[in-house]
Amino acid sequence: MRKLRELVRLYQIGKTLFDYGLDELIPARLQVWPARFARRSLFWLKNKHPELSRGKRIRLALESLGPVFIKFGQMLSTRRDLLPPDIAEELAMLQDRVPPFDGALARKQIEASLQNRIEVLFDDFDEKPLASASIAQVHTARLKTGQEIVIKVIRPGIERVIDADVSLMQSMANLIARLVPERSSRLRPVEVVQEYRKTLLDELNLLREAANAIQLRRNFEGSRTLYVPEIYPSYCHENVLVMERIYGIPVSDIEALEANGTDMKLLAERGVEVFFTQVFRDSFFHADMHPGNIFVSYEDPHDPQWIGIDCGIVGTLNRDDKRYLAENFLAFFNRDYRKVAELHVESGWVPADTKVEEFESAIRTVLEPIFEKPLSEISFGHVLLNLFNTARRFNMAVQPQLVLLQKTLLYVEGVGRQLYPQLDLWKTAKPFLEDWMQQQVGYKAVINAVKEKAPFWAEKLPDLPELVYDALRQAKLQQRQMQGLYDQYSRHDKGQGQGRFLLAMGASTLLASILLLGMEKTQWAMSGLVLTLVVWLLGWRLISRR
Ligand SMILES: Nc1ncnc2c1ncn2[C@@H]1O[C@H](COP(=O)(O)OP(=O)(O)OP(=O)(O)O)[C@@H](O)[C@H]1O
Repeated sequence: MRKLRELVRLYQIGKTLFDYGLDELIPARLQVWPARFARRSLFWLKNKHPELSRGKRIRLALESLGPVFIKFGQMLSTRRDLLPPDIAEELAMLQDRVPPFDGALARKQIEASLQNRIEVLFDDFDEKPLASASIAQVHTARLKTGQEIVIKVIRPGIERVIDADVSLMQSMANLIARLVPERSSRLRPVEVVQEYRKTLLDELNLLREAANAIQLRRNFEGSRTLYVPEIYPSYCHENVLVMERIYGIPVSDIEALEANGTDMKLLAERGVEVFFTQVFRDSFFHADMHPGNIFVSYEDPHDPQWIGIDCGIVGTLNRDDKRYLAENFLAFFNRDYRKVAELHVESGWVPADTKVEEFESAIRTVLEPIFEKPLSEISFGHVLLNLFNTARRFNMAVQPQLVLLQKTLLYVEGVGRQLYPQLDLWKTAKPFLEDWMQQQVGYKAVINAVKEKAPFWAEKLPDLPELVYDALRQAKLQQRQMQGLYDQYSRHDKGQGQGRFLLAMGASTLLASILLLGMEKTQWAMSGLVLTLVVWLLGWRLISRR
């Protein structure tokens, strides 16, 4: 039965791909004979939209294949290192439009997960969803304390759909990799689908999102720049997330922001500041900054505060990545392409045997025309993208955390410039980065390191004299023990030497006694044998003594 369902779905997928003529996009040299044969045998399926551009055809095909393919396209749209720009741009427009599921089903799902009736847990649960997406749906309610909340519920049965579609995708990726190895070595379909599977499974677990939101909220506790709604962990489950309801102006609603008297310049600058703070101070950044997830508080429009929701996808950077990234940014700013190239080698992002001169020149060729423009017109997300694409030619391994960061930076810039077109990203970011670098490598770094260790030393200091005394006593004791052992060893070694000498002497007297016997000097020979016996006995005693 399952096999039959899979076959039907496979046919549906194939039909959709042919209906949008996606088979025509495969270059002729890569159309291997089994694929050509399969295509010819499905002769009744034709391209029904030849008038549309290739990007549009891909987008429409994915949209009609459902949520798993839509999200896949959205993920691919960020992989501009793999796709031509026209296709990547079209994929970025993929909309996750799905009809809401029944509120009664949501209620059932919540009750099953939290093992209690909704009325016992919450008040005013609204069965009409506030928002609905492919994986989850959001409903409003109140806690028993009166606190307004939203409840995010995973779409019932979505796991099965995801599992089935991703398994088919995986089989297709394996097939492509086997049929066209040359092409697939660059596109790496198997790895791309695997990465996608992981992302989807992560999104299915709302406990993960809850943990991320709690961490982000803690990082910005008391901040004037970013507010993250409170999560109520005792009501959270893999399928259910309960958080404080927020009322904010959606960031895409420029008119409403202006009507509220928002200081747009400050708001845009604060967006950049929030991003750099997350990356460089906390190494933990919200990486799903699409406009549906960002709001601006109605309060204090002259001192505007961002509100962030949906922490399903976050990025993290390790200490080295952060440091190299900051140095890279500063090197860009000074147009020091040599430094950029060297940093890529030092960090291990490109292989150690990369020819720095050639790499520098390739970077210069790509970036110099961009830097001809005034700084306020430069997109640093694009600078990073171009840089990574150049570095890939020099065998830079894909660094998912950097791709995520670059994508987020593009969003931040896009939103920032929409709010305040003259936004000079650099003016905001540079002092921040310089200060951060100072803290990492300058005298401040030393002070910081001392500060970091101070509580440890403060705690240990009172015990220090005792510890020193103990250590010295131990050292002395050990020295004495060592001396004892050494003496024992010397005695033993000396005994061993004497023993070996006596054994050798015994061998000589034995030899002499045999010779004397041959010469018929029996008396002498017998004395020699007795001597041999005595000497060997003495030697054996010395050697076997410990
Ligand atoms: N705490 C909240 N307060 C008010 N509205 C919220 C809150 N959380 C979510 N929403 C509303 O629900 C919508 C969807 O929420 P969220 O982005 O978390 O869900 P999602 O399923 O991950 O959607 P997407 O895939 O589009 O990101 C938001 O755009 C917002 O309108």
